[in-house]
Amino acid sequence: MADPTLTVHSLSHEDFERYYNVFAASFMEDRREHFREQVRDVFDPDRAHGVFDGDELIGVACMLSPEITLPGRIRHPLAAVTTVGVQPGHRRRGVLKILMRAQLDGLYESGSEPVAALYASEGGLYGRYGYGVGSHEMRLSLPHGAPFLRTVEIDQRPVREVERKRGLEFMQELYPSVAGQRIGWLSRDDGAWHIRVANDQANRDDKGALRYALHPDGYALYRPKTRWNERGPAYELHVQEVAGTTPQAYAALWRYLLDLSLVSEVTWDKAAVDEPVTNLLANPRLARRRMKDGLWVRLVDVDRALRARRYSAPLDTVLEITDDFCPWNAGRRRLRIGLDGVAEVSPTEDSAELALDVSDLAAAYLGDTTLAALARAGRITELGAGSLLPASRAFTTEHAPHCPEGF
Ligand SMILES: CC(=O)SCCNC(=O)CCNC(=O)[C@H](O)C(C)(C)COP(=O)(O)OP(=O)(O)OC[C@H]1O[C@@H](n2cnc3c(N)ncnc32)[C@H](O)[C@@H]1OP(=O)(O)O
Repeated sequence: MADPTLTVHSLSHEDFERYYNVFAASFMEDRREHFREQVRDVFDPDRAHGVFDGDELIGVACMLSPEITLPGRIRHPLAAVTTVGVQPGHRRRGVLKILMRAQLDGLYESGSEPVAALYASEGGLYGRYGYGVGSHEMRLSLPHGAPFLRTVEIDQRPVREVERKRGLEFMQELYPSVAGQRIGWLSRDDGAWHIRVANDQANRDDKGALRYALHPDGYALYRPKTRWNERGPAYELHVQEVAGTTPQAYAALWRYLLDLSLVSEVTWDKAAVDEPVTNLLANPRLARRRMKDGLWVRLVDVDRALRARRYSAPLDTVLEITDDFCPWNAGRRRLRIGLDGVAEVSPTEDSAELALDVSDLAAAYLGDTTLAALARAGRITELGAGSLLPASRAFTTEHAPHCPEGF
């Protein structure tokens, strides 16, 4: 039962300070005053909800409005859920649930984005609202000088370090063509870029300022961390993003990072799980990898979401979908995919071939976890003999989904 003393409604520009203060209090965050301005830049009151106990604002959540690249290289609007927080002292009263209810009902009823995504502060929070792990990411560490295979082609045009203004301009120009080809990458407006290249001390622990290494067909964004030991320099390079429009430019940028003097280790905390550099190495064991969940995805409107992406193989099947939190999605759907990879989705009374939860569809939606893997875990039931593998194949994608930034 919802607490009757609590109300929820969307916010106004005047609420920003209160909104930010609740968010900051919920993360016990008091160092990052500059962050207030960054959040203000992207704050959209129409997309922000507040939960009130009387007049007191005690819980907040907001949604950003980027585009995401879906399988088939489709750019599509995304409800990017962010700054979710509940004032300490008001926890476990159902405030998060009220916020999730308001967001998902609102998106569905207004017919806006059929897909939502977020980064979860804790992994046990969002499954109950029908979110599934839509992408994974990898902490990838490579030692200085790690050699490439002899066959690797490197674009020999030089990589140059430039100052921030030029680096940012270059990235902003190149980024859309890269992001449009990478499943899970988001569009960035000025506010998003501002956050991406924020350089304040609190944001970077004890690492140095962001550095911009440009190649004519790509860029690397990274921070050095100076470190010395009894053998000499042992700097760490912390990569924030590497992008190339050709494999040869991408290889050139990684070669540059791996060969920088003073450096002992190059680490990217949010690399793709199939980051191509791992396939360039002469000794693949040199790549140290640690996986974690990345984007959590919610199919707000299953029918529209399933139609939005493209698929890898034709299919004609019937799904029995459960969705406890958004009952409008529950029921039986025929999913018909043509040779062009385009899906038709319609309600049906025909017998179901696969039974699955909306969070399972979310896990497969960007091509991260296969339906077959979920079935092996017992999360999907094959009701029609032989129906699992064709469906699983249709959902697979050209590469693993990846989102290089947090929000
Ligand atoms: C997208 C993002 O921004 S992620 C950031 C989320 N924010 C934070 O982590 C900031 C610090 N934490 C908080 O502000 C709060 O503890 C929140 C937002 C995580 C939870 O808010 P609450 O209002 O206490 O949650 P609420 O009472 O609605 O609980 C909802 C459910 O989640 C469960 N839950 C709450 N906190 C947690 C947790 N930390 N881990 C696992 N389950 C949790 C509750 O038991 C409840 O489960 P039920 O529905 O099965 O009974």
